[in-house]
Amino acid sequence: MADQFAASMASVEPGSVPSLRWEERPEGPVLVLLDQRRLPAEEVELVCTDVPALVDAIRSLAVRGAPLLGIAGAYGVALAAVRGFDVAEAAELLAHARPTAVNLAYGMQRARAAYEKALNDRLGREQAAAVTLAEARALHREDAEASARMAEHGLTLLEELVPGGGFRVLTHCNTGALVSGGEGTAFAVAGAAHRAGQLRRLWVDETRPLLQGARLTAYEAARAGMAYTLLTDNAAGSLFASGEVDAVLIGADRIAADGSVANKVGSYPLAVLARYHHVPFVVVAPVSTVDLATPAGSAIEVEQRAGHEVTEFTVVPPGAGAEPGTGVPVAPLGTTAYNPAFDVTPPELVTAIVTEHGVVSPVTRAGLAELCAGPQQGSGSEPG
Ligand SMILES: CSC[C@H]1O[C@H](OP(=O)(O)O)[C@H](O)[C@@H]1O
Repeated sequence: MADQFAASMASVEPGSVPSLRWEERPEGPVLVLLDQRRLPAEEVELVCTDVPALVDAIRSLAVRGAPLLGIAGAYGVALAAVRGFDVAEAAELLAHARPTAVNLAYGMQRARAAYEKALNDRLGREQAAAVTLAEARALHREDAEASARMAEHGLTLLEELVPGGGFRVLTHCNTGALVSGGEGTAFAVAGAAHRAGQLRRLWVDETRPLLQGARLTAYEAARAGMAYTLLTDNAAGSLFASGEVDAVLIGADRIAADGSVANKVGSYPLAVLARYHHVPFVVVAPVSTVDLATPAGSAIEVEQRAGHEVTEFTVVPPGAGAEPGTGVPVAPLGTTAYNPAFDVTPPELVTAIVTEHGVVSPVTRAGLAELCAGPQQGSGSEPG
């Protein structure tokens, strides 16, 4: 068992997911998370030895972003299996940590199914745990491969949509390596354009209230050497009106079967602005974010978060998403706040959805289902 477990540990280089890694320690395996609430001021690591600690990290957005939540969900089940915790209980805790990003439930369920199949195949619990960890690692690698494919397909699409290159791209929230096994989703497309000398400007929405854009996308764009400019969410309208945006690139947390896209709040207004100003609005997400079991956008559960994230500034340490009262009040005490974490963009406002299997445009129910079934012919994607 030990050598099999060690072998499963060796399959992915440590640190290949900068924001999350599995680590073997004398006291047993742990999940090491880069605390995204503390970025960009501090690179602080959180060590999770059990699933409740991981659930707390997910709920407080110490670890966040749809694809990474899927990876975390899978490793969380593996952590429970290897440490001998109740796997079914751990899976349920993870499934209910955050409701909107389908990837979390997908990753958790994939690992849980691997564990339960191993037990049904009469493997011992230790061997079943090793199989579960191997499944989490496989999901982790697949996400990295998907990220590379999305970057390729997304860059090709941009070249078609914006002839002449020199793209001025507006993005919202954070969709880079911090949320992925690879370079991310929408940000990975911007990175590919940058490396090809085609990214003239990356416009970065600050993304209130937790400022994923100002804190995390700016952090990643700076590290990549991109020409980027931060703007308040409210300034996006005048930027479109000035003709300074060639395309919008955003991620997704759940894509319903009709092509409706749930993404960070503020995405829907960008889609309306893009339509009004005849600018392509492109969603970049792995097929693991498409949820064909959710028929339409109206059926997507949108996470409602605590009002103090709006009424207090909490982005300085102890970090975004901190407990109520630990931030700097900006509204009178007792102020109630409307704080949906996401909004839903209808398919008719989406120019294209880019996945590792290829691109669907226009976005239709049939086109999306076909894309989920496997790589488009000539899309260059490996079998998913
Ligand atoms: C490409 S997944 C990143 C996705 O997740 C973000 O939400 P959160 O920061 O609350 O996890 C946002 O919707 C991004 O588009």
